[in-house]
Amino acid sequence: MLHLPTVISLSFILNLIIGLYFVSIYQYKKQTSFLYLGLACVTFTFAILCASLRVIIAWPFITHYFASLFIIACPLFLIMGLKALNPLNKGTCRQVSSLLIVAAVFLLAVYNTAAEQILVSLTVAGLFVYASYIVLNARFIAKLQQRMLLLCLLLHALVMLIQGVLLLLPFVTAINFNFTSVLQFTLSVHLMLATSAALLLPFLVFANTEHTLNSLANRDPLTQLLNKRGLNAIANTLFSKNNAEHPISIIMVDIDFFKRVNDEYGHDAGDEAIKWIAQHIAALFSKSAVTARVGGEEFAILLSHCTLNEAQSAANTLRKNIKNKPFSYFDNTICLKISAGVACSNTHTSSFKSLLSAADKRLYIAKTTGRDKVIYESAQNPFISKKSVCT
Ligand SMILES: Nc1nc2c(ncn2[C@@H]2O[C@H](COP(=O)(O)OP(=O)(O)OP(=O)(O)O)[C@@H](O)[C@H]2O)c(=O)[nH]1
Repeated sequence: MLHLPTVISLSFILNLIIGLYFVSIYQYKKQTSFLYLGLACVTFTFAILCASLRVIIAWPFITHYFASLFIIACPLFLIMGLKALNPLNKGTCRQVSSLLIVAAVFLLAVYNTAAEQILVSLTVAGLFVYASYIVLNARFIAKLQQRMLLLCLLLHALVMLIQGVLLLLPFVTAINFNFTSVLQFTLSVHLMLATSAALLLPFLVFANTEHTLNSLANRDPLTQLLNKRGLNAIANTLFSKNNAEHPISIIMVDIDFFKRVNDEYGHDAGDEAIKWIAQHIAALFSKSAVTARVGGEEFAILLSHCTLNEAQSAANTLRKNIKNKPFSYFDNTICLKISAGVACSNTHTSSFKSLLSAADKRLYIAKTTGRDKVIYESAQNPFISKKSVCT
């Protein structure tokens, strides 16, 4: 049998530490999810404290009424904290405070009666089912911890439901059985599950925060394509895993005479034109291609398992798509054109850096020999052979 005082003490200490930890992070991050998750843990310690005082004082208003209120407040704050992790969720604060007020009134009505504990157990069971639903639908990046938290919450709901049913049984049936030891066991399990959930929360929250920061650092905010940093990270991993048998190609794209777009139609029109080109790139290349905006009006498309011929053909399709479909900006029709340089990995270009440099050189040739073309072969002479120019 579990030693209840030990379980109570451990639960109290761990929830208090985690709760204060979250609240202290809120102090400098000002992110409400941290405050609510902290409050969830701290209210649980208040519940433990109030309920434990039953052995030394006979003030049911504190040891029962407040203990019950804190037990209900804990999953409510947890729900608020989980919801606040998604910035699109709004309005939970008012809903939760209304629910707390309703709970406070109801608890007062059943204050110090057997119905109080039954009501608390069933309400908490329902709240944990709802919290599980939020965790299930949240896009946590730490999948293992997400599943563990889900398991904790569902088990918790089940334990509270069993506790509520056991407390209800003597009133609705003729069963005359002493459930004290079973109830003590459910209490221990309740405390351990609440503590396990509290221990999992920091892992989940920080894995998500780190993932968000990483994607912010690796994405271009205007086009949502990768930026140079993001491209380098993925490309270097791709090259380190790739064996020489599989060709990797890169297409470097630059918008022709883009300065004129800015000068004639304004910087906002320029921004929209960059987004429009990025949409063409995203639409033409499958999800397996790595697409990035690597400079002001320069893009890179990295294609694994793609030969030089396949890459130049794709680059040429992109060039024609952009050229043949003018870009509309309010009442203006702007004809955009691109130049591209294509390179493919081989025995001479086995690193991403050298591949990039080869494609860059070809892009330069495209720019200096008339623009609106795709160059995919290097030439000693900048006035390259016709064969390698696709117009
Ligand atoms: N609107 C907008 N303009 C940008 C952005 N980044 C770079 N530019 C502009 O892109 C233009 C690039 O000009 P250039 O490098 O001279 O090249 P270009 O006019 O496209 O000529 P070629 O590349 O030689 O065909 C500059 O005017 C930059 O101000 C951006 O994010 N938004």
